[in-house]
Amino acid sequence: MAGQPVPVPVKGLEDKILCIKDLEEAASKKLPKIIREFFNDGSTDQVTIHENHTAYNKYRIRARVLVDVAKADTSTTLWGRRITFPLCVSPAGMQAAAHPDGELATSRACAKKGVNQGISSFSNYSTADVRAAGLSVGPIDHAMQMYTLKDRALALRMIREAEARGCKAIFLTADSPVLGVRYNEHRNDFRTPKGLGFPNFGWTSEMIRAQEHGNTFVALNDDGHSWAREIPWLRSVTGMEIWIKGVVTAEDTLMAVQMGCEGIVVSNHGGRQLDGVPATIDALPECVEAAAGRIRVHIDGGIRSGTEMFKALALGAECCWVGRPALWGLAYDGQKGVEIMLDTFYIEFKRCMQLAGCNSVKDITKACLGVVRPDGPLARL
Ligand SMILES: Cc1cc2nc3c(=O)[nH]c(=O)nc-3n(C[C@H](O)[C@H](O)[C@H](O)COP(=O)(O)O)c2cc1C
Ligand SMILES: O=C(O)C(=O)c1ccccc1
Repeated sequence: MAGQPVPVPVKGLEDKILCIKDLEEAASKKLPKIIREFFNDGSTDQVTIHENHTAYNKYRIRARVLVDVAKADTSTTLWGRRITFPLCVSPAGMQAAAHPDGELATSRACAKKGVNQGISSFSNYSTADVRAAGLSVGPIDHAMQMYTLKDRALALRMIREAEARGCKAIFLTADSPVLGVRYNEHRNDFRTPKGLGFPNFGWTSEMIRAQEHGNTFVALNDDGHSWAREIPWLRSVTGMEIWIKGVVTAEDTLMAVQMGCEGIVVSNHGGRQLDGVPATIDALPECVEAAAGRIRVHIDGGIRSGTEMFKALALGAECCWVGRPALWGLAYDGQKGVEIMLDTFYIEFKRCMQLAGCNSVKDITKACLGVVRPDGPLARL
């Protein structure tokens, strides 16, 4: 009836989870200290993890007004399929330490909300089980994350499994010849919790717990990796797309282009690898420029709101990924918690688009942003 107010469902009120910070706090309270610090901390002085988030603050949105945004469309295309909005869940290992359903719950939540997921090679459930969990809910695409393993036969088995289960891409994580220095892992003698294995490697909980976390990684990963060794080999064994995860420079973006990769994820591993590398939002512009539209450029690290997604897209990223927010969702309430996380980002992103006067993700361009200068007017990009 005309004039009748339409009840607007206010998401999260019942849970009091109104933003990702609320989710982080609620989840962190539920996690034992050792797991919480393993998930939440960065490496050494925490400079990069801090900047990953705070660097977004220097940008302001040059909102356009009186634009008809009644039909604003948040959707985009990834691997030939429409996704609800440009946010996917990064491959983070050991998700069953957050909730017993781990990566299965994440996959179901992503499928339900219409976004994609990266499967860590250090997931606690097999690639087959993670794929099946999501597909039981709805269409979902997966990237299989891999490190540069010493054991090539093992790497090949993981690739064959990813292909057989219908993964779309290999995300080769390139920022980790060795693990970053995370003091919490040493102070807490962090070990994978009892009962959790790494099925993609065929490693049981007992095998993993026999050593410190860092040593598990050293045992499997080859620090003798290189562009010349990894990419031609991957290309020779698989038809899946090859993406490089962990790029923060124009130089390495050009290497990815020259090597014929399909995409990069501008990432610093959520500030868990080399502390002191730039925030990903600060590294993004030079990577976008170097890619020059020849390969896809995605980003992760420190993205905690729909407005930050908007800023990353305006600076040229095609899609955003989040790591810890999914872990917090899981710790808070398993699949439902990850759904709350995705809903929160979705609502914020859509509202940001509408308030900025954008009707589609293609409308989100450099012209939408300005940068704050200490003294003086907003600078255009
Ligand atoms: C607990 C944890 C485990 C992770 N494990 C992996 C992994 O196995 N492989 C990988 O490529 N990246 C891993 N990452 C990095 C994520 O893929 C992603 O780059 C990062 O979390 C993004 O930053 P954000 O957490 O600030 O969103 C991990 C991150 C966290 C927090
Ligand atoms: O801790 C990490 O960042 C990471 O990449 C990892 C590696 C091995 C197992 C679990 C996570």
